[in-house]
Amino acid sequence: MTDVVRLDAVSKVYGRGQGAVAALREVSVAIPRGSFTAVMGPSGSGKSTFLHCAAGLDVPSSGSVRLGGTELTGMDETRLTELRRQRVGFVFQAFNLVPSLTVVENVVLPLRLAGARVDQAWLGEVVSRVGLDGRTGHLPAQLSGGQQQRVAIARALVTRPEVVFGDEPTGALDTMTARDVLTLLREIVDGMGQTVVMVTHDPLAASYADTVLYLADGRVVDAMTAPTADRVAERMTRLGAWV
Ligand SMILES: Nc1ncnc2c1ncn2[C@@H]1O[C@H](COP(=O)(O)OP(=O)(O)OP(=O)(O)O)[C@@H](O)[C@H]1O
Repeated sequence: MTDVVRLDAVSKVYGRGQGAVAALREVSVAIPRGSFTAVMGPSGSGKSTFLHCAAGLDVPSSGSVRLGGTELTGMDETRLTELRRQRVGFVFQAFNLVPSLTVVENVVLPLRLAGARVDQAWLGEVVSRVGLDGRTGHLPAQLSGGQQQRVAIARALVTRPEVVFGDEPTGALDTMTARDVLTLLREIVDGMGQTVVMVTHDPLAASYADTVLYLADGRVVDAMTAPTADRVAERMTRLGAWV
């Protein structure tokens, strides 16, 4: 399997001098194409910083980030924005849908922003895959939280990105709805060959991934394959995440 995302010796320091905080310290990670990765760790361990650096939303202080073979280091903000629009999908805890736009208008928004043509067949497949057939004319406020997150996932998929990043994508959902959304994320990996990288605090959410990366104090301290919720929770306890 080829790597879609590669971080080599990535460090990120916020601030300067006495107040400087090392959020990432020499992190090296390779994410294989078509895999589902969960990123866990105690609060403040660097999970969001990792996601932001990997997705080109933030610039590392040192080290290299590659997305599908493209080196992000040294790119200016215009090129990074273009790269994010075309090659990266995002799913956030708060869904981030535009309230005045219908489901289908929200889904195609990244294409409109990029001035790209809408491939109607692909749009139909994406909407159907996420289970929103029959809802395309609704406004976000007319949908449940789980349905709104499905719209966000469809929006993330519509550009055929190389990787979809999730920042606590099930954090705002009840347990049953979260399971449905996690099953959907699993399906887009297994059925569409998509690559998904998700930050989560929830061991059950992490158990849907192929690999769980553990961050502590800005470093990757462990990786677990074939995770179960119990093993993930046990590992997190040993990291001191819940004490
Ligand atoms: N913009 C910033 N300016 C200064 N320090 C920051 C900034 N962003 C993050 N940090 C610091 O970097 C460290 C890592 O933060 P980060 O948000 O990546 O952790 P996290 O694991 O995602 O935490 P949480 O689980 O609480 O969301 C923390 O000590 C945080 O206070």
